[in-house]
Amino acid sequence: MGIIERIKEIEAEMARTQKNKATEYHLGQLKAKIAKLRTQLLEPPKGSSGGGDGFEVTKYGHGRVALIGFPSVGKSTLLTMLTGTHSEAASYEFTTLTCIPGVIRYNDTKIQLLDLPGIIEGASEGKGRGRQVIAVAKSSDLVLMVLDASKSEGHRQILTKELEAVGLRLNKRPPQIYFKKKKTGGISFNTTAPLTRIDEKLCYQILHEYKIHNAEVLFREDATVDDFIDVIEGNRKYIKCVYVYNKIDVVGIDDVDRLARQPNSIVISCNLKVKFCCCLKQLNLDRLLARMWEEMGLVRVYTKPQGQQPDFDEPFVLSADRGGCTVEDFCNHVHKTLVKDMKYALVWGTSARHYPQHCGLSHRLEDEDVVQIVKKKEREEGGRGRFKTHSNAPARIADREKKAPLKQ
Ligand SMILES: Nc1nc2c(ncn2[C@@H]2O[C@H](COP(=O)(O)OP(=O)(O)OP(=O)(O)O)[C@@H](O)[C@H]2O)c(=O)[nH]1
Ligand SMILES: [K+]
Ligand SMILES: [Mg+2]
Repeated sequence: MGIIERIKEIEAEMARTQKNKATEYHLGQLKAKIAKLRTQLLEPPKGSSGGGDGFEVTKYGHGRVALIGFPSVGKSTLLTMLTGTHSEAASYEFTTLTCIPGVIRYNDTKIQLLDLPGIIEGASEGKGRGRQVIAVAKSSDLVLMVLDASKSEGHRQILTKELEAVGLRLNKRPPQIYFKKKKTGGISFNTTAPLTRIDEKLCYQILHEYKIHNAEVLFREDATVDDFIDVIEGNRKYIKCVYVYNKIDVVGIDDVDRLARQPNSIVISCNLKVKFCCCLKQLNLDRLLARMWEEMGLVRVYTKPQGQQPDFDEPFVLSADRGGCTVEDFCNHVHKTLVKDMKYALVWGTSARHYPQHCGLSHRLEDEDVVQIVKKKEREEGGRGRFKTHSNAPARIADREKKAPLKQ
């Protein structure tokens, strides 16, 4: 029997089993069995190098966003509109057969947007090109799940399940469980929060299923069986996802209103144009861009050479998910020896309590901060007090100050 058939069999057994206190342990064990099989399914077939037939596209820019969805929901139309890169769009399903990259330039940053073939139910088990498509989603910083507003609302659930089946966790944070395998010493089990959804015995059973007999386990929150399995498997990827309901031009206003209120959702139309200032724009694409940028959590940092105005032309772009946002991360971005040479950093912007703030390597920078690195041999900038943003610095810095007043 193949792996997929075995998963199906266990799923059927779980569906047959009534959920109650007596079956809790058995169900937990079955969940662990499925998780193990799914991990096996993800391993490259023996004898292959592990890649080759995927949609490998070189990473570019400050972040990567993947368009995931059923066929013909408008992914390619959206890519063409947002990036200007043409991706064939047509009314028949599976128009797109490979990965098409485009670039969005937004707020002085470059974001790689990837158009992908449509996926269907069963994608995680290899239907269509589902596995390759999901692998690309896994490599991205944000997933835009494109949905057809006129189609079944169940699509959102089906696709989320497909992505979860291969270890993607959308809009979740990693469970607060410390887990470390040991060579000897048995299982040490501790909690710092009351557990209502899993107990010590069930944890032991799951560890037994994984043939783990020595480990340290510490629950820091009221986690579930699935959370515990995720932590043992250790290969989960936690990614943000925005659900994009396209084609709202073909549904009624009540439906639009309902969809727009779903969590993490935005409604758009690539066909319908609305008047925006003096020109016509596709409905809500500007909001989609703003939302996408916000979700990516990019942090633009402008450098200021000593005694000169900051360089507002090209920011260094940091991200909490990719490498971090501290002064140290910033230094590593600029030059590999800078951390060693730095005496302290002068910081202007929303992360600074006063202007300029003297900061060390661990200071967390925020979007649009201005930073001057003072090296060990250099003298400090003359004159303290506020950094003069009214002279020839861009108006948006002043604007930003108005919106986010300085922390006292
Ligand atoms: N009414 C309406 N039609 C749209 C909208 N956006 C795209 N379409 C149409 O939907 C059809 C499918 O668009 P595509 O961009 O090819 O969809 P896709 O998701 O890339 O499809 P596959 O590559 O086959 O998975 C085309 O006929 C588009 O013109 C929209 O906002 N409203
Ligand atoms: K299509
Ligand atoms: Mg397409």
